Amino acid sequence: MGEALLIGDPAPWFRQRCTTPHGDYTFDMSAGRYVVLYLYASSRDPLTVVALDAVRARRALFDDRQASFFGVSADTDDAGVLAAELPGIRHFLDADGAVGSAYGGSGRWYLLDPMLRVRGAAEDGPGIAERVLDTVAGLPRVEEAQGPAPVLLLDEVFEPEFCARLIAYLRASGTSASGMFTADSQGRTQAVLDTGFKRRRDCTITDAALAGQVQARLVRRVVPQIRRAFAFEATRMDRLLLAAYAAEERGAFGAHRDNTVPAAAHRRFAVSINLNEDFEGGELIFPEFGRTRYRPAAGGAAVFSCSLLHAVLPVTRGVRFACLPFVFDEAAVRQKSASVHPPVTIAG
Ligand SMILES: O=C(O)CCC(=O)C(=O)O
Ligand SMILES: [Fe+2]
Repeated sequence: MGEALLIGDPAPWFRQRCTTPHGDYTFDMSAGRYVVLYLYASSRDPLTVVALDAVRARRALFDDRQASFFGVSADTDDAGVLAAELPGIRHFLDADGAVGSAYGGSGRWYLLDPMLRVRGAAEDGPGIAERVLDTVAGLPRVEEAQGPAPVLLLDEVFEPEFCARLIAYLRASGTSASGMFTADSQGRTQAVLDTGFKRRRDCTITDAALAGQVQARLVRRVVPQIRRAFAFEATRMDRLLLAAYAAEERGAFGAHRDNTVPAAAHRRFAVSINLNEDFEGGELIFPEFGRTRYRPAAGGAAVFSCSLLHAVLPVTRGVRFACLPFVFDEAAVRQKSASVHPPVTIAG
């Protein structure tokens, strides 16, 4: 059994069976809100029966925006008994003990902050559930939490005429609905369409001359600033993509990380370059660091680590056009598995 976590420690990430419609849950997706994790031996233990009733009695605390509750059951018999109560209340079925051993065993409560760091920890006992719930009720709103996110903002990466050319290229080439990478049950990467999560139309830049012009601007204007801000030498890029988020479909992209499936694990920094300004909504947010909205001016970039949770808010007027490459380095190339976008050398 691993040791209990202390305040300030990062909570371990895992994927485990869960009472979700999907049947499992990738825990790092719960970031961006407060999380209560309650590890128990069995949902039928008298103390746990009382604790879970107390959670249900105050279920309004757990709306999946401000906070979520996750039980972790060590009892294999709980599989048929427990159900998710959405939003906000879920249970992991920890038959193999993977979660328990990472968190120091059953009979323990943790309160995690939106970065999934331990903010509070307690051994289970009479009255502890109420104490945890009172603490959750008194937490600051996630909107006020933390920040600023470690995002590098650069204006003037693309000139206005170049932005216009890219938008014209997208319009002339046409777009297709943008899918997402997920992992199947064997951990293989697959692309799926899920309009509840991502509503965007994409166009890959296949014109070699135009691709070269995008690259040249990244080399001159983005690579040196990544070196300065993040001490990282970007030598490669992939996904020369132009994207359109349209108000007519409430174009948006739910909270995700960019490097969590094998085909994308080599990606190090996302470069999000806005091509226009005549739209509303469509801002980037980084939920682990509060809800500050990031919106580069036309031609400006937001550069951020592919490990950060981020989302694009719905576009409510007009269309947001963006150019969305990823950059990485030679070490990442060596780790690279089958990416759908061949890498391009951008420096050296
Ligand atoms: O639209 C953006 O700025 C970000 C897009 C994004 O997160 C992605 O394509 O992975
Ligand atoms: Fe992303």
